[in-house]
Amino acid sequence: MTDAVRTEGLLKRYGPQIAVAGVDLVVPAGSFAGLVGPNGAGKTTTLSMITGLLRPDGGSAEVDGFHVWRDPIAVKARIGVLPEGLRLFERLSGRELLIYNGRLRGIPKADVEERAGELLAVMDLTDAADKLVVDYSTGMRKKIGLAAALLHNPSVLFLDEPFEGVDPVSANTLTDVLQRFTASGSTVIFSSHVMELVERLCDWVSVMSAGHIVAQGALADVRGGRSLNQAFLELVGGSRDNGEGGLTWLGSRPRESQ
Ligand SMILES: Nc1ncnc2c1ncn2[C@@H]1O[C@H](COP(=O)(O)OP(=O)(O)OP(=O)(O)O)[C@@H](O)[C@H]1O
Repeated sequence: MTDAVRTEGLLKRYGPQIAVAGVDLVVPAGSFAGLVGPNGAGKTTTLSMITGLLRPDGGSAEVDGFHVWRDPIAVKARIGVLPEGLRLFERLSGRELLIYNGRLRGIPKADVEERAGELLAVMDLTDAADKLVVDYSTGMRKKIGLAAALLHNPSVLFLDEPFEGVDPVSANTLTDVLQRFTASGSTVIFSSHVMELVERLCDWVSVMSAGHIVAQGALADVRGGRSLNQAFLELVGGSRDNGEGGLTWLGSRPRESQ
């Protein structure tokens, strides 16, 4: 079976800094995959290059066997994206936003309306469907963003920190929808810092550190008998100097004068 995502030597520089240093990311089709790594590891930059939002300085990326930069239309037809800091059309209502997105994707109006209604119901947004997006909360924005990314039934869904700022009830809703999506053979790739969540949801994990993939494979192989959190800390060097020698001033108070 074709991999859902395959990159070879993917590279991005920002001036003298190498943000992504030749990444070979592989995600088998049908996976619920987690992309994890410390702040600044290069996760967002990698996802942006794979989804055609940022041009790489080197290497290649394929989605469902289609080259992202040579065949962008085939790739864009197959992917759904919930990017970091998603910008939405704020002056549309949630329902209008979904219908507009669906029409842009070329889905017939009656089908878009039906799908939009179902997605709003599943995301628990029916009561807010006619409210302007500008008035949505952080969690509601994530949910309407995910609904927009699912509307055209993509085969691969990319989510950058989908659970950040989302309350546990909404996180549960998002999780249910994503599990239904992968159960039907589609692929989800999401970046996260929350190891417990990745461990609970994912069957495939790629670990990035300082622009490199430092481990990748089935969850059980990457964990290697440890918790994912422990494996992560060992892989990215979390036990290195934690600055215990500094910060002597922190928490110290001058003695009260006698
Ligand atoms: N537009 C930019 N200009 C300059 N440097 C950038 C730019 N975008 C990202 N970087 C740098 O590239 C590196 C990788 O950033 P990236 O956002 O991909 O990391 P990340 O793994 O997604 O981090 P986080 O978990 O904090 O979101 C960082 O050092 C960051 O400072």
